[in-house]
Amino acid sequence: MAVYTDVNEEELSSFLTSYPVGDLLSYKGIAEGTENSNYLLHTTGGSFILTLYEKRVNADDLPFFLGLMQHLAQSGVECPLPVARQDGALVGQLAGRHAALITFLEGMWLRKPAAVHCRAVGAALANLHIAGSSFPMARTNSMGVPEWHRLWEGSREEADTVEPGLREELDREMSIIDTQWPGDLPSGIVHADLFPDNVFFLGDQVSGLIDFYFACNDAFAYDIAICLNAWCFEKDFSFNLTKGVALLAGYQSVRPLEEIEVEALPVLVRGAALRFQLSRLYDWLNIPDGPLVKKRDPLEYMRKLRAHRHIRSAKEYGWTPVASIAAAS
Ligand SMILES: Nc1ncnc2c1ncn2[C@@H]1O[C@H](COP(=O)(O)OP(=O)(O)O)[C@@H](O)[C@H]1O
Ligand SMILES: N[C@@H](CCOP(=O)(O)O)C(=O)O
Repeated sequence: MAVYTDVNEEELSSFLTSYPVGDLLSYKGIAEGTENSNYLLHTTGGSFILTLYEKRVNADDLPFFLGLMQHLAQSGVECPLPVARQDGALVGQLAGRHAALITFLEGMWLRKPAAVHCRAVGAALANLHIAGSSFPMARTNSMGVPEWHRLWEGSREEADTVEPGLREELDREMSIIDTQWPGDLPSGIVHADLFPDNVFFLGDQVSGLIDFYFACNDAFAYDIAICLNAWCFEKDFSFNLTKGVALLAGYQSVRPLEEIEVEALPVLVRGAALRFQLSRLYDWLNIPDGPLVKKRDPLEYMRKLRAHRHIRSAKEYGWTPVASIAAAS
């Protein structure tokens, strides 16, 4: 999705008078995205993205998200810069929503990323983790394990309408995660949603990362686990080891993994698949359809989750010690 909230030209033009961006020339809703309402704006001052924050974004978190983008951009991570209003504020009000303007990023996201892109995204993720270490604010992961339980409670009764047997299967997954989820891993700022649609490329180079609205403090290796799920599966739900090798080598070219992270990787990858399975299933069952609302496949991550059940070690995801990567190159 998404455009959940309509904005008319008059209220938008009036909203823009608080920003140093000139006059509105044109605007249109962006159907891509999931969480918020997004518009592409052209003004006499340039091109911008307008985001209206919807229900899953807590207004109290906006200083964290927008401050993080500013911090990362200033630390050399390519990402949009929030535009400050004339009074210095980064957040305004529009159509009954909190709203922000961010700079438009050139590039496009890849529908079919290859190993070379997986390597680039691995390195970009590690750079983000390192740049985030000097960000002074912190945020608990609102999509962490406790939230998985709430999403499951809100979907469980109807799960079998999506696929017979899903309820029992996900009950089992939830209890496995409850008993095996690791604590005390190296942690810091993570993106927590670095899917292909949140990474722009120009040629084979990453031109920017977007959509920091799940960013939080969590285990770095969990962020890698999200990327292994989102970047390294083929359409037939087979895990592409070449892409896994490339993503992990790209990451380790910037930040080598510690042994404790390597050991935890299989359960983290399985948990990451469960997290997206649960949020998609919840949305499928609970969010009304609309012309600019595109719900995501509620079973794609179930298929990935099933593939993870057969994997026992990080090596099966493509991890190799840094010394052997160096020797091979
Ligand atoms: N800074 C940006 N520059 C260019 N396009 C952007 C930018 N931010 C968002 N977009 C566009 O808007 C879409 C939705 O943005 P996203 O942040 O992923 O929304 P959501 O938070 O609702 O998932 C993206 O897929 C992209 O097409
Ligand atoms: N990436 C998540 C949903 C969040 O969508 P995004 O547009 O904010 O990346 C998923 O695929 O389920």
